[in-house]
Amino acid sequence: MEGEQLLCVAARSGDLQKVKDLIASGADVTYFDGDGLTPLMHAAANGHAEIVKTLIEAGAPWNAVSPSDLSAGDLAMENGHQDAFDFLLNAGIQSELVLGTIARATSKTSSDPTATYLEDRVVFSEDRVMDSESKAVMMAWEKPLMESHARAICNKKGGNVLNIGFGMGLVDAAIQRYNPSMHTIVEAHPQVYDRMIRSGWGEKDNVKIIFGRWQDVLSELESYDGIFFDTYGEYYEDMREFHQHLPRLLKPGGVYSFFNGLCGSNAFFHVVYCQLVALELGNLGYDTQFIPLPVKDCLAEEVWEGVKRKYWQLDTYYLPVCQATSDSE
Ligand SMILES: C[S@@+](CC[C@H](N)C(=O)[O-])C[C@H]1O[C@@H](n2cnc3c(N)ncnc32)[C@H](O)[C@@H]1O
Repeated sequence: MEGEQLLCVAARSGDLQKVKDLIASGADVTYFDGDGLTPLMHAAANGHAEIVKTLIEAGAPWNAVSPSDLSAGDLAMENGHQDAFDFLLNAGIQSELVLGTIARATSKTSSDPTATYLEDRVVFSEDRVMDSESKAVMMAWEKPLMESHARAICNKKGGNVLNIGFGMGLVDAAIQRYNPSMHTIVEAHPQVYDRMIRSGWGEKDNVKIIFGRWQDVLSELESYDGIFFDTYGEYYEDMREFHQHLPRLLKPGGVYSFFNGLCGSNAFFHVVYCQLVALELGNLGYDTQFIPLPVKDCLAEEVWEGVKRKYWQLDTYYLPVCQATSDSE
């Protein structure tokens, strides 16, 4: 047997000393065995937390996935191995924090990732808005989620509310039901904007529409009692950048929420990103609570017919509710 195969066997059986010896003699910790599993996945699936730690420290990738798209963290989670799970979660968060910092320091973040999408045609139908590559910009199955987001940011009373990204207008229709004193909507896609105007959104007394990318219209924004953020074609880094403006945009006592589609096709990566965003919002002075909402029933297989990428595959949606830490003191 090769060193790497022996490493998988030792990781599976929990032989820490053997794992250390094999690593010392040069066994490759990034190896995938015949079943498409890494030594780290074997250790995690069997709850050998010390071996998980040793392999991670030796450079095993925390985010490698098996042929059924499961990472070591998913396997630890599925099998109820809390220590291994905690270690992998921490490794994932640290790694993404470091990678983000390096990317920002070397300006490797995309400066205008929405450019292509915003210049492309979108197609509207009753239950979706699609981009030119048949990827869904917005889908009607999210309606109950959008209603919950509206409830969270309107906090029973309307107030002065900001929504970034109109899409199908689901969250905006729900916000309107709270009768906000003012409801500002920022939308950057010319066709989506055109559709908003044609469907009468520009004529509502309490609605102010700002056409443009949120990045370009920041100076037109005030401070709000409730803010919702849900764009398309942008990255985590863009939302992170938006968060840097929250201290100016969110009034004391205000509530911020965002569409939490972060890594929506893998349960463990989703947990990593929920924790990461909560940590980064925490550094800005915001507490984040995640409200679990079951979504399995909204997501029959037919929902995705004709959609290129299933952007959500988990059974539970975690709706973020963020408030200034000082509000709860
Ligand atoms: C997922 S949809 C929003 C769906 C909306 N929450 C709803 O309830 O229907 C995202 C929207 O954000 C818009 N968008 C994308 N990038 C933007 C940006 N930088 N600034 C403002 N709007 C943007 C898209 O054109 C699209 O209409």
